[in-house]
Amino acid sequence: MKISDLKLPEHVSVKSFDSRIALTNALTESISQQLNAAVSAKGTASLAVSGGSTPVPLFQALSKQDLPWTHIITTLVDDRWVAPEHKDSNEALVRTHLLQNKAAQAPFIGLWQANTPASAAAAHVNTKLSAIEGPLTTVILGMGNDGHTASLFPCSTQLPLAFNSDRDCEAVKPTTAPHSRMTLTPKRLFNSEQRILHICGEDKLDTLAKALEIDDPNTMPIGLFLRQPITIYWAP
Ligand SMILES: O=C(O)[C@H](O)[C@@H](O)[C@H](O)[C@H](O)COP(=O)(O)O
Repeated sequence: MKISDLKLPEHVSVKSFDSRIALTNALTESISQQLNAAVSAKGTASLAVSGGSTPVPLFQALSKQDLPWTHIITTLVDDRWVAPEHKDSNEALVRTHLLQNKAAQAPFIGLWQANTPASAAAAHVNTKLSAIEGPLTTVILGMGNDGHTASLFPCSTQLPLAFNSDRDCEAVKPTTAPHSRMTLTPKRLFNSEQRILHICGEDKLDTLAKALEIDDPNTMPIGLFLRQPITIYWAP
């Protein structure tokens, strides 16, 4: 499958690259411009990032950008319910690769809280997230090959709750992936200026093709995000 074979709606833009390095450079440039413009216009910007393996080179490149980081609130689109010392923690990933170098000064809102199950912590994490007023400047989504994005997993019984939630985040428990999670809700993710789907590898094209064909977000949650404007950044 080639990316040009995907039958994408007009509101979905595609930026396809020959290499992951070229993708990282272009995406770093685009996000930097967006964040700079938001800080110039409003005095503040926000960046919500995914975990997983794909964004690590992007985080490293972004961290070296000369941006007004003290005015750029960073957060996660989801985290696994483990302490930041745990190898599976997305907060740890962000602290290790993004909140370094010039970005070390960026304020960060984590989604994890100690000594509480995720379900009991959701209200408190919602309150923390309310520090980000108005639309998120930039949201970077990833995608798993079961069609999940953020921690909106098709297998989780909390998916309808998260889909219909008026809150910024909800606790979910996937059955096909480890750990309870805290995920931003579609309501919060759609309240954003720039949404990016950052994916690499041929297998992710097959997943996208399936999501477009099925067109049922309950089966392939990424499908929900293909119904609104989004830019796909892809490299082999
Ligand atoms: O916490 C997470 O796991 C993510 O935020 C998740 O939604 C991720 O983006 C996809 O699973 C893709 O992961 P890869 O980049 O590792 O393929």
